[in-house]
Amino acid sequence: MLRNSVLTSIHAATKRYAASTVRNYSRRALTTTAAAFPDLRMETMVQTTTKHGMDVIHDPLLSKGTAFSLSERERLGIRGLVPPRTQEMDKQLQRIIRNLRECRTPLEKFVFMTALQDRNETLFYRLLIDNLQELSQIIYTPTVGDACKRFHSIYRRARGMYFSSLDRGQMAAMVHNWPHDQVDVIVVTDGSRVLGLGDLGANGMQIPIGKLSLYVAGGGIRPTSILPVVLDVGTNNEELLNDPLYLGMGHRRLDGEEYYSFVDEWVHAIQSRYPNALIQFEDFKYPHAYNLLHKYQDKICCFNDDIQSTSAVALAGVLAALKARGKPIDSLDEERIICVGAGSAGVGVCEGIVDCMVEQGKVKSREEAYSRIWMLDQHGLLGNSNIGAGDSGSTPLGAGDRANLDERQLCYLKKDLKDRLSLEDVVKAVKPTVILGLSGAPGVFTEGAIRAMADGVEKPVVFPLSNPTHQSECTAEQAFNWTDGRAIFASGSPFKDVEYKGKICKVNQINNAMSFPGLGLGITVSRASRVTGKMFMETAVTIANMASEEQLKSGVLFPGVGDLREVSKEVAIKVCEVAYDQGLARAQLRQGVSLKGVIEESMWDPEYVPTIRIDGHM
Ligand SMILES: NC(=O)c1ccc[n+]([C@@H]2O[C@H](COP(=O)([O-])OP(=O)(O)OC[C@H]3O[C@@H](n4cnc5c(N)ncnc54)[C@H](O)[C@@H]3O)[C@@H](O)[C@H]2O)c1
Ligand SMILES: O=C(O)C[C@H](O)C(=O)O
Ligand SMILES: [Mg+2]
Repeated sequence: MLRNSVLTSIHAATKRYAASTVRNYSRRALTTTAAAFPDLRMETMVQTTTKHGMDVIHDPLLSKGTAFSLSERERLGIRGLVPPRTQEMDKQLQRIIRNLRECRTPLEKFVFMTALQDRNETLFYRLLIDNLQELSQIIYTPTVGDACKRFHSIYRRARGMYFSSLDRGQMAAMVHNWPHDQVDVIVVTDGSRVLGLGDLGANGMQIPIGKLSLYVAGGGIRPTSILPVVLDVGTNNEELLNDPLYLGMGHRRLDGEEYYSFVDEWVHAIQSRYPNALIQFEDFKYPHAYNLLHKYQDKICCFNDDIQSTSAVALAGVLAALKARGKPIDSLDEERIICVGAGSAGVGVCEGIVDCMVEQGKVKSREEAYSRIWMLDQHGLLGNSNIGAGDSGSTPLGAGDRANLDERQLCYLKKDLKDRLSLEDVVKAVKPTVILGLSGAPGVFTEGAIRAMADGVEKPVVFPLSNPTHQSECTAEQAFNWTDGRAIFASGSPFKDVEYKGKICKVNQINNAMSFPGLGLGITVSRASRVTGKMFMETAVTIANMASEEQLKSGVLFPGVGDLREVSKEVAIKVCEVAYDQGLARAQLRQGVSLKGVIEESMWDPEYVPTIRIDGHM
């Protein structure tokens, strides 16, 4: 049976069908459609629907607002239901941009963009793609953080799916409520650690929505093929629990066996309907994030964005910084790296760096690679509790706290330095060349620490990667002021370039958004059955090699979010290559067809195409 709305090209769809790279269209329906409308040429893109009248206008995947042609209005039964003048997309964009400019705050812009997405997705994505640098900051980080905090106040219209503690035993049936048969990418969160904002419960829904909007805008995934999900297992956020307008479950979080069996029911339910979809775990608190990844990564096509994509982009940043310093990319083992934050992202990023050092072959063992990285958590350095316990300047070890460290963190423990040493003391002791912030703790890169670092290295690599902007470990201005303008700087959220003593100091953005849309595209095109570490390693190297010599010299490490479509294309090609090399790809490539060509052809581009009404019984 044909789905309610299908966006395809009569000609291209049959071609793609043969290559079995993409979608599952009904040949019979397409043939019938072509025969019924002889005025449409075989290569014309068409959009088909069984809907009629107001139902067409109110479906954001079908609606063109004022852009329906007269003949479409006739055949879709909407004549008289929209203003008489047909206005094409360029005029619509003019109107939208004018109205957007009138929004006073980023949150108002967010609400405006959401309303547009809810009315007309084609127009929403055209606007977003044409203004990615500016508008990604609204629908994604950092404004999305504010939108999450206020989700229950600004809520207008349903998007995505919620599975709550009320739904245990029902999830396998519920997954059939989603209106689309083809889903390529699912982003799921339990809202337990939203950016650096902590537990926001079901308010976290804006995160999967924002991430998936970038999958479409940056990775060319179709808007019909994405599914944002919240697993509402409760919240421990007292403010939300006490707020009568909060929309999630009003109990504290499930934990332990109850939590894992809840997630397991969801994974089985979603797999029963969408066995080929890529699942991205997002913003799960440590150690759930790691436990879920390890439980499912060898069984289904999934990954954890905060652990693995972050690792790819942070590694890309460090490798590009080596090049910017005139060093070879395979000299990573010569760096001394401090990582502030020992959670999902910190551990994930450091594991990626260790993997890379091992792969480059300059260290004899993983242990040697661990010795190049000093890790701090909220108590300070992961060090030796037997050195100077109880000395002034460091809090005596409470065995309880450190007893919580697990094997992923313990491998970074330094035997020769006192446990819980402050950042500044660690900097003075180890003279780092790179400092990474993945703590969610604003301002922890103190002036003393960064100045001490800058005393020991000509070009200190300073990457405060926590989001959103106000959770950043330091600002761009601070980093450049405290390093006499010498820092190689990247942050998780966008900052403006800084003028320091007449020189423009470049700000880079290291955000996992540079990785996941391309990964999703590569996985979708190759129909890979698993996501592997090699895919992230290759992503890192690909991104690290994108900047020109000239750009590196000026402090630019790689392209920005504005170039996300280009970056995603390159990442997708690499991911596909790895999928085929590792025998994980299930889509058969036709002989003589280039991966680049297949990927480019697969990327959805928002444009209006003629809409045809078809008989629902076809
Ligand atoms: N730029 C990116 O692409 C990106 C990707 C993922 C996560 N992040 C950011 O990283 C941060 C952490 O994410 P996570 O998933 O690892 O969270 P998490 O809760 O798993 O871990 C946070 C870690 O930070 C430590 N910490 C807290 N306060 C600290 C302090 N004052 N000093 C030192 N360490 C401190 C905690 O002990 C913990 O180890 C978030 O702010 C998130 O936005 C950024
Ligand atoms: O969402 C982002 O901007 C990046 C990352 O996934 C985060 O959790 O901070
Ligand atoms: Mg995240």
